[in-house]
Amino acid sequence: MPTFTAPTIATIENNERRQQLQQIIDLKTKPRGALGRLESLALQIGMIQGTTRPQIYQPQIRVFAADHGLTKHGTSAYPSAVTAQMVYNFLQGGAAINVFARQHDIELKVVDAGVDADFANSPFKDHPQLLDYKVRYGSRDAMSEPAMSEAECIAALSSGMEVAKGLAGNLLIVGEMGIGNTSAASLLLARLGEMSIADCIGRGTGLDDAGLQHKTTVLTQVLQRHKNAQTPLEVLAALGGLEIAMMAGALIQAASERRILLIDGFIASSALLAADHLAPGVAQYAIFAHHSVEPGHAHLLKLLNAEPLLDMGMRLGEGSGAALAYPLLLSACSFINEMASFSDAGISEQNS
Ligand SMILES: O=C(O)c1ccc[n+]([C@@H]2O[C@H](COP(=O)([O-])O)[C@@H](O)[C@H]2O)c1
Ligand SMILES: Cc1cc2nc[nH]c2cc1C
Repeated sequence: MPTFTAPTIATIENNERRQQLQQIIDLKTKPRGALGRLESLALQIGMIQGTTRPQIYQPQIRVFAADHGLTKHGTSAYPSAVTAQMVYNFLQGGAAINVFARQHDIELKVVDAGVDADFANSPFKDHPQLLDYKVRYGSRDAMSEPAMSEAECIAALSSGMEVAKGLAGNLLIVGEMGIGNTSAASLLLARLGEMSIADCIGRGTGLDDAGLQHKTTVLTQVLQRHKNAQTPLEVLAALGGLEIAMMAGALIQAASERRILLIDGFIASSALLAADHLAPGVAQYAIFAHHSVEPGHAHLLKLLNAEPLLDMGMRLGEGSGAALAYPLLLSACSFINEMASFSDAGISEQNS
């Protein structure tokens, strides 16, 4: 039986440091709490990094791409071929994530986790931004068998860990591209979160009402087909996807190295959920960038007790929402390191 042994994840909790950070924040020259969400953000970054002087440097984005066997049942508004086409777009610098990564100077690489296309025989085969970790040409059809065998799932998790191992910088964004992957994310949420599939499902790239109804029927059958998948590894293998498993591995590795995990939308959050089940404690390192329009995301955020930074009405994936939220993390570090305290500035503190 193949097994996956996750590394131990250190706790970020330390009462003394939490109090020190809170006091530094409270003594800055502003009414107490007046920087709102930026204050709890600075505190969390300080706790993750184990310091009262948090800093972010050399942020990295890895976009994991793969196809999904289940799409043959009509679960997406777009054809699977778009996954490979978008990989070419990433490599030519034309996708939303390329634009935002350039804007914020975030290094971007694309990981072939299992796209149904042969990049090795394409003009992009030696592209410096393309990392080849293809496990297979798309996941299996989860209607009739597990989306991945356990060995394939472990291979994807291990490759994800390798991608994130010893990365430059101290912040990781995992993005994804995979036609059909909202289905995998919904299935993972339904099983790991013990929720009704109807609450986990949405239109993804833009299904109409009939499409949404059909997707609900298909996913209900898939859950029934894999009712015996219960351990985190069994669930991820049966219901997940190659890019989601690889993202989970990358998140586990980055958390074990105490990096900030800046989490994008619904699919990235489902990878985090799987990662936290496989390696308890990973979620402590997560900062949730935005609230995706995909309806399951609200439930997933609640399950993870997460308060995302932005609500932009987005549902793109690629890591795009995380790239947009990134400068807020820089501002959180800047204020805690650079703002004057009341005593520095000779300003009177609050009376009581
Ligand atoms: O991240 C999100 O919140 C999100 C929500 C809806 C769709 N997506 C993107 O759309 C694709 C999946 O949608 P679908 O309809 O093909 O399952 C995939 O490439 C994702 O990056 C992403
Ligand atoms: C065009 C397109 C771009 C995407 N980027 C992430 N998911 C996507 C899905 C589609 C369809």
